[in-house]
Order: sequence, then structure tokens, then C-alpha cells
Amino acid sequence: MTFETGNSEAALLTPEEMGRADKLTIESGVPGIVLMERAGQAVARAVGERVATGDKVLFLCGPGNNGGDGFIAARCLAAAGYAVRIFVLKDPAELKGDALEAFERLGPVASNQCGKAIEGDDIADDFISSLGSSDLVIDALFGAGLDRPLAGTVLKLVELVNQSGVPVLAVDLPSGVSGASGLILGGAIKSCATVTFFRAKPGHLLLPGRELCGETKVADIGILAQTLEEISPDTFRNSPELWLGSWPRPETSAHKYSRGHAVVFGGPMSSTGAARLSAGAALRAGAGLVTLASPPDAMMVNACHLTAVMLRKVSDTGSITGFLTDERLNALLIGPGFGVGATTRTVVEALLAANRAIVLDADALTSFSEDPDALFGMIRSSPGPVLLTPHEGEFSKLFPDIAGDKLQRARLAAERSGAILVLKGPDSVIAAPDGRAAINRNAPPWLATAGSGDVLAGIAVGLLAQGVPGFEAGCQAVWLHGEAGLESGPGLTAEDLAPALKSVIRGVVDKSSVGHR
Ligand SMILES: NC(=O)C1=CN([C@@H]2O[C@H](COP(=O)(O)OP(=O)(O)OC[C@H]3O[C@@H](n4cnc5c(N)ncnc54)[C@H](OP(=O)(O)O)[C@@H]3O)[C@@H](O)[C@H]2O)[C@@H](O)CC1
Ligand SMILES: [K+]
Repeated sequence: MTFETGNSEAALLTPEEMGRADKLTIESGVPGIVLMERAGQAVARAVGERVATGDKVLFLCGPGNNGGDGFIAARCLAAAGYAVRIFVLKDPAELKGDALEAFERLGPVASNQCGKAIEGDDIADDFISSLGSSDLVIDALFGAGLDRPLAGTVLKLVELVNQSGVPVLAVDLPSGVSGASGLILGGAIKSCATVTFFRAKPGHLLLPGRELCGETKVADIGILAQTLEEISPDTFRNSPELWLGSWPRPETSAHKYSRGHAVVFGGPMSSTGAARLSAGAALRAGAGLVTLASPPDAMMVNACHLTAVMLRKVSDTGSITGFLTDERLNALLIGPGFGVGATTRTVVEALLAANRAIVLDADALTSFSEDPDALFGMIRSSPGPVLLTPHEGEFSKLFPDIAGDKLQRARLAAERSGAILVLKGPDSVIAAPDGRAAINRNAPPWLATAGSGDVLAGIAVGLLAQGVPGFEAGCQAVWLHGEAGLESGPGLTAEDLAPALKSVIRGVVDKSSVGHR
């Protein structure tokens, strides 16, 4: 993979990769304590945006460098006139390296305002009384170095902070949240804001971690973007920076055939709406033409509801194969409302043999629950890009033995199936067999409504028809779908999404046109 500017801006770093960025920067001549100063000062600025001079700010500082960032911020805020109180987890005599240096830089603040959060196996009384009267808590217990579940008195401490109702600002990550996976290890701080450094971490975007971060701010601490070339991260925030370069911008001379022809395979008379939702979305996503391929019994009901989307009768696999001899039909979608069973498996096999870009959704996935390997074998022999768009239920049927966090599971499933995996949900993950993965965060909860997935699959096939590569098409589709959900607002139904795409696409086109006018 070439590491381009967009990738750099959208890159997410695991705690391990962040450690490498830190190490490379230190090796290039920037001392660790300088990075810690910048990190601590960024935290102090974020505090200054939330509480006023004179307010009581309580610091909880852990034994590592996360605690060190806390000491720096505490020194800056004390100097600025805030009523700072610092509680350390371990005896300061046990601090090492940059964290020790940061503690020493506290000077007189250390002797006047510092106490222990834990005495023996109990939470210190002094901490409990200070917590109740604080205006803000700074969680500088654990960040990237969290390596086991919170337990014992530390867990009690975290629970006490959460129960206090005092707002919390987290340094790097809310303590207890894994930066790599967003999972909660044992228990975790619930913060209203988080300040992280250089680049966000997967745990800031994946649930449940994302919900505990509050508003996440990424502070520049002087680590250069070039550092990423060495690290070559393969996890990204799903945002236009990642895929704007692949956005399908029609040439001035474009005609409808040059913008691709998507085909959506629809189901029987009793379930035709899903495929129509998909077809309408494919057209909105920019495919030049969209045809709904309908079984004979559903022709009338489809004909009554379609206008710009074309209709074609296909009665069996033979007539589908005949239809696909038209090579202009370059992207196919099957699944929404199609029906589950042997016929679906046969049609999917024919489509995968037809060497087109394909989206397999809903019933097309469920039909292979008994024998997913048969599907993966066919995908591997199909030269065109294949997108699988399961929700969690469909995923667990196709990949019953794949466990782990959402990012790991999507990656493993993409590798096993040979397809681009779009694992849907409030934090959808798009993963490619080559290891790239993107995490989406713009989907509002009101997108969880009947037909919403059919629209997503339709957007994806519309983008594939325009020649967008598989991974980017998956990322673009998920992002556009989320934005359309935001644009439509609470109370939306799936029918609202395709119309809402119009202004969303205008926004992307405006961004992608910069420099092209
Ligand atoms: N990288 C960068 O570029 C920069 C990084 N910076 C900052 O450094 C932070 C990372 O620092 P870090 O590596 O020292 O780890 P950190 O999060 O302080 O925790 C380690 C300590 O926690 C302990 N511990 C762990 N789990 C525990 C548990 N469940 N329960 C109890 N204890 C537990 C563990 O203890 P031990 O295993 O030794 O008992 C160890 O002592 C990073 O988040 C950011 O804030 C900035 O300064 C700017 C530049
Ligand atoms: K923290």
C-alpha cells in the first residue's frame, strides 16, 4: 500500500504503533520529556476550555507516563490559578523516567497538593472528600500502557469516580478502555472529554470505548506525519480524507453508460420493496443506469413503483446468465428480499462466475449459513471485487468460530473469505483481505431501521458500477449512508435516505473538485 496524505490524516494508531512513533521521534532527537510537556500542556488547555480559574481540578495520576502527562498539566494549571489537587496511585518514590521528571517539575505543588489515592487496600479518605467537592477530575491513571483488567482497589476507585457525577477529562484514553479494541478491561472511567496525542486510536472509535471517551480531541505534540511512513499503519478512520482520491468524479464528457450499469436482483412478489430501495440508492450514488432484475411474478408490482430504475424480467438462472452476456452490466447486488435457499445459492454462484463487481447482502449471505466455505471458494475464484455486508447476526452464521474484538473479527473474516467485509453496526468496520481496515463513526442510532441495510448495499453497488475499488467503495458507502442518516434526522425511514444522499454527495463532490475547476 502506498502511504498517501489522506491515509496519513485518517490513520489510527494502536497503542503499540503509538509507542513506535514515540520511540522514532525520541531517536530523531526530541527528548521524551519534551513530548510529555507538550502532551500535558495540551491537557491543560483542554481543561481551561471547560472550567474557570479558581475551580477545583482533581488529578488522578497512575504509575506510568499517562500519570506523567497528568503531573505536567497539574503544574500548568496550578500556575494559572486553578485549585489543583493531585492523587497518585503509587508512592512517588517508585516513579521512573519521564514520569519521575514530570513529578519533580511540580516543585512545591508536589509537597503542598499531592496525596495518595489508595492507602493500603482502601481508598484514602482524603481522596473521597476531595472528589465530592471537585469541579473536574483528570483521569491520568492508565493510557497506552494498560495491559490487564482493572481489579481490586483500583477498580473501586474508578467506580467511585463514575458514581460521583463529577465530570471527567481523560488523558489519552479513559482508564480501563483498550486503545487497540475499544473493549473495557474490568471496568473503565466514563469521561466527558478525552485528549489524545498525534493520532486517534481504534479504541476511540470502536464501541463501547467510544461512548466512554466523550468528545475526543487529537493534540499535536510535534510527532511528524512522516513517522507514519515507517510505521505504515493499516487501520483508518472512515472519513473522506481516506478515499477522496477514489471518489468517482464523472468526466465533463460523461454519458450514462460511462458511469456504469448496476443490476439489483429482486425477490418474489411478496418481498419486492428491499430490492427497490437498493436500486434507488444505487442510482442516487451515481451509477449511470440501474436495472432491477425481477422474477416474473413480481414484474407488475415492480413496474408500478419504478421510474428511473429500469426493469428486466429474469425467470431462472439460465435467463440471468443470458442477461449478463451484456458486458455493460458491470456491478451486481443480490440479497435484499431475494429469499433464502438453494435457488439463491445457485444464482449467487452464477453471478460470481460472471466476473463482475458484486455485493452480497442479507439473504445471499444467510443462504450459505450451512456451508460458508462453499461461498468463500467461489469468491476466491471470482476476479471482480466482492463485498459482503453482514450485520452481527449474519456474520456469526458465516463465521461462527471467529472471535475477538470487532476490528479483529472483520479482518479475519476478510482474510478467510477473500472479500471486502463490511461488518455493520453503530461502529461499522470495513476490512480488506490485504489487512486494511476502516472504522466508521458517523452513523446515528436512528439509522437502525427496516430497509436501512438495503439502502447501504445499493449505495455500494452504485459506487462499484462507477469503478470505485472494493475497499474504497465499502468505505464510501458506509460513510455516505451515515451522513444520509444524519441529514434525514430522527424519525427517518429507509425511504428518506436516497433523497438525503443528494446534498451529502454534493458536499463530497465540492471537496473532491477543489483543484479541478
Ligand atoms: N507514546 C507517546 O508518544 C507518548 C505517550 N505519552 C503518554 O504515555 C502514556 C503511556 O505511558 P506508559 O507506556 O508508561 O503506560 P501507562 O498508560 O502510563 O500505564 C503503564 C502503567 O500502568 C500499570 N498498569 C497497566 N495496567 C494496569 C492495571 N490494569 N491495573 C493497575 N496498573 C496497571 C503498569 O504497571 P505495572 O504493570 O508495572 O504494574 C504501568 O506502570 C500514554 O497513554 C500517554 O498518556 C505522552 O507522554 C506523550 C507521548
Ligand atoms: K487515562
